[in-house]
Amino acid sequence: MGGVEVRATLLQIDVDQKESVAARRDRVAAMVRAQTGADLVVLPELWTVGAFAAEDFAAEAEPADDGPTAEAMAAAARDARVWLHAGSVVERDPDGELFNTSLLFSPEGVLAAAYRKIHRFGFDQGEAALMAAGRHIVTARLPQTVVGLATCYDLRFPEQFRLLLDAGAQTLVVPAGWPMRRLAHWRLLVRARAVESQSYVLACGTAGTHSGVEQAGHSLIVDPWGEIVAEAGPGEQPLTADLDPSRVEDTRTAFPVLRDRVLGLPDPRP
Ligand SMILES: O=C(O)CCC(=O)C(=O)O
Repeated sequence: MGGVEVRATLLQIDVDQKESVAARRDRVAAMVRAQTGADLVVLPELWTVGAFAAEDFAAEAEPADDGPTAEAMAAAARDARVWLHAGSVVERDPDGELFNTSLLFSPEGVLAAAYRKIHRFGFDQGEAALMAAGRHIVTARLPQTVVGLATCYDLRFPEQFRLLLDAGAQTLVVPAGWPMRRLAHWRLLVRARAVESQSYVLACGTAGTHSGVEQAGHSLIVDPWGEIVAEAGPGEQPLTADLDPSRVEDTRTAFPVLRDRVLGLPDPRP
């Protein structure tokens, strides 16, 4: 028998530098407000400034809890009465350090969780040069499911997802700004994280081209068996699916690979 469903809507936003950050923030807030009836709304990584617009990170950096994006998203979540994973912002902390920080708001507009991206992309350039690394695994309990937070490049590091699993995650929420050039990796890695974690994965990317990097779009909702429930095209669009949280435990019980994990593998040294 199915559990209480979660209506999830991913908003795949077109990030175009011809539109100002303030205008995009207003436009996205209106889109979130229109999502009444959803349980959980998800936005992409750095949809305000653009994940590859490193030259603008410092100018657009803001506090995670009461910056312009946090305030606009808290109000939009409250007005729509939805849980809102507001994607990520360039956070400037009180010491002046920058982080790529994802924000989760409750339907009351309260900041319920903040996750600082652990694996920074850029191989010593861009984000990897300008931002500090997060150090904490973050999960949050929603009424119907426990969400585990990760961001874009984190998808390439399965050890982080094992830690999320051990922290109780059942639905993995991954905002991204993934390039079109590596679309095949995106589709493969999102499904791999779902299969190995036996969890739902909600992976929300951006559309359009910014800073010369064409974005993949193709946001994905994948079930705990690794099947694609819904997939976006390359352009701006919402992507909605109804998740059945009981499928997570059902999958883990029916095909109990997680029970067979060997924790503390033998020491390989002779
Ligand atoms: O790993 C990749 O190919 C893309 C990662 C990325 O674009 C990011 O983390 O912002």
